[in-house]
Amino acid sequence: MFQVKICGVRHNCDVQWVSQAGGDAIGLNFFPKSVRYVDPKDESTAELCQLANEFGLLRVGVFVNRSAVQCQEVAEAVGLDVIQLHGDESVDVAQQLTASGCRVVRAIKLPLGEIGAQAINDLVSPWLDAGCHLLFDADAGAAHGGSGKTLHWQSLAAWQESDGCSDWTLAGGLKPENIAAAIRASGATSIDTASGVECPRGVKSEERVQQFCRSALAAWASQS
Ligand SMILES: O=C(O)c1ccccc1N[C@@H]1O[C@H](COP(=O)(O)O)[C@@H](O)[C@H]1O
Repeated sequence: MFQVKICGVRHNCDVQWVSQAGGDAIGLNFFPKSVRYVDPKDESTAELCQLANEFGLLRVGVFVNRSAVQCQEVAEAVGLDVIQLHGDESVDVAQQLTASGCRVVRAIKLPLGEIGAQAINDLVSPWLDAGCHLLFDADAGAAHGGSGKTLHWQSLAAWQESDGCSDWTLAGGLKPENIAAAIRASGATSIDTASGVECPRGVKSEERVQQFCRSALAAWASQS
């Protein structure tokens, strides 16, 4: 799907920084309660997508508790490649989207702390059956995402080992200071961050985006 996604971009310079740093995807947040919200009706949102497309970046729209039709309307209006379901959506919503040809990322919100492979399997299997790509995030309660909380990375490595599913994304509290350790401990080959590359909260930092991508790419290179 993607290797490095920087989520919650709001300005043209954010998109430029992701591209320059070696990221390959951006996330646009359509959850109105998020500090990273962008209005799908603003011309500037479609412009962000246009610019990302020119840079060859995958454009992912983050939605919370919207219907399949609402997600598709926004995707068409602003120009998205992928729909990320990050709320309490039913599997039906994902099925409707994948059946109509949309690429869907499903956020699986795991409790903090160690979690067994079977428990992860139970959570993910309906979404895999619906044709979704999995993204693991820490449960952020009513905020739904962007909490900066980290997962028990070794649990994901153990699940991957037992289940054999290798095409998934790690999220939750990833930042320049911990991304190399997170990659090593989890075995993730795809990562996503929002708050970890900001300073102050809600404002992307060029330096932190660069440090994050550099550390991640170096961690993968040292594994191969
Ligand atoms: O970023 C948000 O504000 C947000 C709000 C609601 C749903 C999802 C959101 N973002 C997603 O959450 C993950 C983890 O965020 P963080 O790195 O811990 O800050 C992020 O990668 C987005 O995909």
